[in-house]
Amino acid sequence: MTDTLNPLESAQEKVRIACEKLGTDPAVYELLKEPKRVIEVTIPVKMDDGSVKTFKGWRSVHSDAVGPGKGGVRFHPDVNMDEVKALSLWMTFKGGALGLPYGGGKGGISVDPSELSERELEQLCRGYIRGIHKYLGERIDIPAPDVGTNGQVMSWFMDEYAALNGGNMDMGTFTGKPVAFGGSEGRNEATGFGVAVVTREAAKRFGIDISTAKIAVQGFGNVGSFTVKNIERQGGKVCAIAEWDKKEGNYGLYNESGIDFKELLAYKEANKTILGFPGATKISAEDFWTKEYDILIPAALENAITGEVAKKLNVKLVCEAANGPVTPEGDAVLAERGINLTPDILTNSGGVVVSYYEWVQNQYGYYWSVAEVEEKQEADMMKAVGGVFGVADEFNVSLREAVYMYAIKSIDEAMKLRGWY
Ligand SMILES: NC(=O)C1=CN([C@@H]2O[C@H](COP(=O)(O)OP(=O)(O)OC[C@H]3O[C@@H](n4cnc5c(N)ncnc54)[C@H](O)[C@@H]3O)[C@@H](O)[C@H]2O)C=CC1
Ligand SMILES: O=C(O)CCC(=O)C(=O)O
Repeated sequence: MTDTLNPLESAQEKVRIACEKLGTDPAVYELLKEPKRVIEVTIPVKMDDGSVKTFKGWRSVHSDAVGPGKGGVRFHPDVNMDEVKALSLWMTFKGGALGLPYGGGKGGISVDPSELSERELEQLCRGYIRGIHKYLGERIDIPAPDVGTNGQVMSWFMDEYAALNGGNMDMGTFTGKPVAFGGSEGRNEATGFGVAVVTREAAKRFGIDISTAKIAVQGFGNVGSFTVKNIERQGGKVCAIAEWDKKEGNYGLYNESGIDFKELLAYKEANKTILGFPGATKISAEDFWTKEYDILIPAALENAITGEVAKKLNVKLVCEAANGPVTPEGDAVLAERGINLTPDILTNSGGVVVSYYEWVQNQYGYYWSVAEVEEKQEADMMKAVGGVFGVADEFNVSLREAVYMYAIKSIDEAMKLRGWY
């Protein structure tokens, strides 16, 4: 069995199946199978050694049927146009599932940010915005962080955007900014917070007791680390974490009685890696995938769980915190083996939910406390979880199929109202 590793093909297939199950007008799939626009830019950067290097970047708006494009920007050496298109398609459906007033967008630059100096990285960020700024705006397309980007990157984006637009400080043009520069309390942790909410609800649905469950997380970046923190906050424990290191490759950490989040974070901050953490035993990547857990949470990149990996998993539930971590073949094997799954566009929607709150707060100029943000986020996500579980029960479909079916209704309605078909 060969895995479908092109994320665009895999994303399109999910939309096609949802349209088929719902019996939508053929125009709906036709309008949603490809992004509305994709911009490609070549960004020149004067490097610290005096040479000039160019980098390829993209920004895709998949749909603006419901509202402006919305979604993160990824800095990673493997970023390519098809990946950016797929990620923007997933954003359309994530926004739809959560009832947000947005379409889907995503951007990326093919670069390893760890190989650039801070000055080079800033120049790259400013060059990217110079290339795409005419297509950005609070009501046009709103970037945010994703893999390899953070609040500092959003701050450079915002500063360059303002400089190019006569000092325009429409702060809602970018979300995921630091709190000191128009960000929202709770945004940095929001995706992991939401993953923990969905994991808890799925555990209830599938009869797993979260307080005694053995949980494993792949990736200890923004999403993975705050997932571990929030699972601990709700009384659960993570006993295995997988990471990747340039020299070491893939590896895992394991501690049967639970890996302490605070200690691990402090170790990472001091050492810039979790490799060598004394509170757990180092295990191989193979051992990470084959050990017995109740819940497995992939929170790194696409295509982590292929058909082959899915065959050797020893778990009851997979909660997709990353975008597209399970290939269609992986999905089929999980289903055959009776392993339940919560889909990415529901599980990791907490980031864009709190990005929405940031955008709202920016326009009001009135800011909420972290407790208010978490309360609203939990309520909004619980509504989506209830809606998706309801569709799954009503149509007797998987949660993956259910989330696309649930999301597509409002997008379809908006496209029809706008006279697109
Ligand atoms: N940052 C956000 O708000 C959101 C992110 N996501 C998705 O979550 C995933 C992770 O994103 P972030 O945490 O923001 O990125 P990040 O760059 O902060 O962290 C990614 C982590 O995964 C690790 N990693 C990479 N390859 C790995 C492998 N093969 N095995 C184990 N670890 C590996 C990296 O070393 C890094 O620590 C991505 O799929 C992203 O699109 C989804 C929703 C929102
Ligand atoms: O916060 C956002 O706007 C989007 C985050 C993101 O890129 C994602 O959910 O995949």
